[in-house]
Amino acid sequence: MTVKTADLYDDLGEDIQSLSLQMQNLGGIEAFEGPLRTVRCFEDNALLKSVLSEPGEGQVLVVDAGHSLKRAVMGDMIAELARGNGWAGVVIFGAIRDREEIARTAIGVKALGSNPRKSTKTGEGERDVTLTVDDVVFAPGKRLYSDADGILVER
Ligand SMILES: O=C([O-])CC(=O)C(=O)O
Repeated sequence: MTVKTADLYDDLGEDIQSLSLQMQNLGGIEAFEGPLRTVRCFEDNALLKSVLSEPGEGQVLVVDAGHSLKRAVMGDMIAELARGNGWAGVVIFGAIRDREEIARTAIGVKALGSNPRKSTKTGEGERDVTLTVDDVVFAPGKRLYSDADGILVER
């Protein structure tokens, strides 16, 4: 049972950050929460795949993919890998592919959209960095809450 984001906002008000960017809910689990981890990459998914290959322990991976919709940085195989490793969710400021399969995978996934074109695999990028997207600071270790209403992140 996860906390409803609107109720959490009512409790905490401006002491919690709310993402106004409208993400698409694409995973098989709509409401998810957990301590966040981060990756920054651009049209390349080797780094996020290696992070999601590690034990997730109920964490949520936040991926700053530069808002690019030109290449998908996650497909059904990586989503299934993440689910199997115990990640609660993946939030991607970028694109996924294999929407139908990911919608049937028991993990939280939010992204900006989809594109069948796959990403490159150079491994370029950074992990465990603090990301700022749409005025919301995603600092590794802070708790993220996501449901049908949106995304809240601890300050
Ligand atoms: O290999 C990729 O780039 C991602 C992908 O399609 C998958 O996870 O199934």
